[in-house]
Amino acid sequence: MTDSGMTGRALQIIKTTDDHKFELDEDLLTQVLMQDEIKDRFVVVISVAGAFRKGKSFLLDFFLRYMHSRYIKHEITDWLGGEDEPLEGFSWRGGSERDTTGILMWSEIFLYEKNKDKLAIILLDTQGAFDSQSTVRDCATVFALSTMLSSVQIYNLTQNIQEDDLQHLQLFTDYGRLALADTGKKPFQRLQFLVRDWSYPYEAEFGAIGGDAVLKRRLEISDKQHPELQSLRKHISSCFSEIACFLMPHPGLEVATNPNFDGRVRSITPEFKQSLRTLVPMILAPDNLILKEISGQKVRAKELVQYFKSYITIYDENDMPEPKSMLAATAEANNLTAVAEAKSLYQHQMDEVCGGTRPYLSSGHLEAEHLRVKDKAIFLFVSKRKMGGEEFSEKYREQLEIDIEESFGNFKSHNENKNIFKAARTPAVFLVVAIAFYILSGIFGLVGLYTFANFANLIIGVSLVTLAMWAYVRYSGEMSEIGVRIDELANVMWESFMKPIYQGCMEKSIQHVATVATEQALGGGGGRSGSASQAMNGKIKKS
Ligand SMILES: Nc1nc2c(ncn2[C@@H]2O[C@H](COP(=O)(O)OP(=O)(O)OP(=O)(O)O)[C@@H](O)[C@H]2O)c(=O)[nH]1
Ligand SMILES: [Mg+2]
Repeated sequence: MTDSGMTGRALQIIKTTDDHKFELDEDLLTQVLMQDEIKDRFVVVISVAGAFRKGKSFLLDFFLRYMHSRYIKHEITDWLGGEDEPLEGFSWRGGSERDTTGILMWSEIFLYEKNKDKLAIILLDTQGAFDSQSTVRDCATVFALSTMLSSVQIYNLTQNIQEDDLQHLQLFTDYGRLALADTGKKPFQRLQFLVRDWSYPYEAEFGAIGGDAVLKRRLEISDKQHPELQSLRKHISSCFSEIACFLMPHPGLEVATNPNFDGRVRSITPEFKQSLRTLVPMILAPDNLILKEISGQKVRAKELVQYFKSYITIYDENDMPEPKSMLAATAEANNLTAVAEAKSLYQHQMDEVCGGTRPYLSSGHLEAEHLRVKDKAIFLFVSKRKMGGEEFSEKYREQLEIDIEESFGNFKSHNENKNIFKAARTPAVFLVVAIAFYILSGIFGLVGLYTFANFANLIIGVSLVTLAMWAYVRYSGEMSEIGVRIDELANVMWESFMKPIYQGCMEKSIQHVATVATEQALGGGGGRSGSASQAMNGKIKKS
């Protein structure tokens, strides 16, 4: 039995919590990577990622068999294992429900010395993407984390490399790239596409050569392609320093459909076994090991602990954008365009009503225009075709209303500024002061109170100088700070002296007009008290 010496186990170093967060088990990770004979070694990290239920963990268990034979027993003639030996290691199983969650690390770290570099080889198994319990963000995070932390990321696919596989790869790697500082270099190392159950060996043979032919066709960029397809391809190529592809045959119906299949090699088709014999050493043989590098620097095991910690905190922070499903992203884009169009309609039509070149409007009139144009804008938003449905666009509609009200606020204050009487308040206040004191000065002069008269003259002078200063500021646009102070002073004088006096006078005169009007209405006869009592009783008494 090849794996009788298998002593390791899968360690869940990254856990998912119920509220879709990721937690790093730092103690576990430190226990493994900080061991004396490991911590100073450079690491090689092999990870397998992709959609759920596609045989990732199953494949990794063959990786483990090879690792044991090659790096522990140093005997690789029969690494694939006995015919009837059950496949063990990372947990794998049949069925349609997801199995692996979070990110798992094999507890045994395999050691090797290559060109005087002491190496530690680490295997990672990851949670499958697109199961029904994970959000897009969960899938993107697992994929991004494992890509950032590995030197070889195996992207496990079935049957073919489809455009949506590439789109997801783009989304996930971009989510990874976001978390990294931009060094101008390609952020990730080797990407190994692995196509399982490839059924067209007559088009492209199984293995690396056929794989690279298919990959080349899929990643080809031509001028005839739509820019969207071109940019996707450029993005993928710009993220990985090396990209390869391997086509695997189907492992046989026993593997795919028998619920009691325990992984024994006997039940696996010869082609699949043959492909394993090529694939596994292609990735794990000493000559093919790729050291993990971050920004061009080889990474030691003890540093990897630190990288795990800092990457997971980045994804925990709230300033990371939320990767969205295609529908949600499209619907959001649709709604945002509709909001922008509606806002610009409002802005444009209000500009016509009360823009910079238009005269002052009464506030009632302005309000009416605002309501009319706002209705139009909201109608435009509602009638635009948008993906995502009513409920989804409701919050954008609310935001639109808030934005419109805000820009109405601007229009209103702009309009107020155009009110000539408001603008004329400052000169009016100082003129009134000057005139009032001119009269006072005359009166004081007449009665011989010359000290008071001179004082009044002084105030006239100050008022006129202030007025001239204000006019200069307004005209030249310079020393606006002084202009603001003068306006403030005028406002204070208006609010605390003139307005109360003015309002007092207005009230008096209104009262006067009112009493005169009542008296006239009652015919004026019989004296004031008499007519009042008559009015109160509601009938006319005979006197
Ligand atoms: N068709 C097919 N089935 C396979 C292949 N390899 C493994 N399987 C079967 O696929 C099923 C799932 O295997 P796992 O290794 O648990 O799959 P997984 O991708 O790790 O699944 P999750 O952990 O849920 O993401 C098992 O029944 C395997 O026997 C393959 O190459 N082709
Ligand atoms: Mg699994």
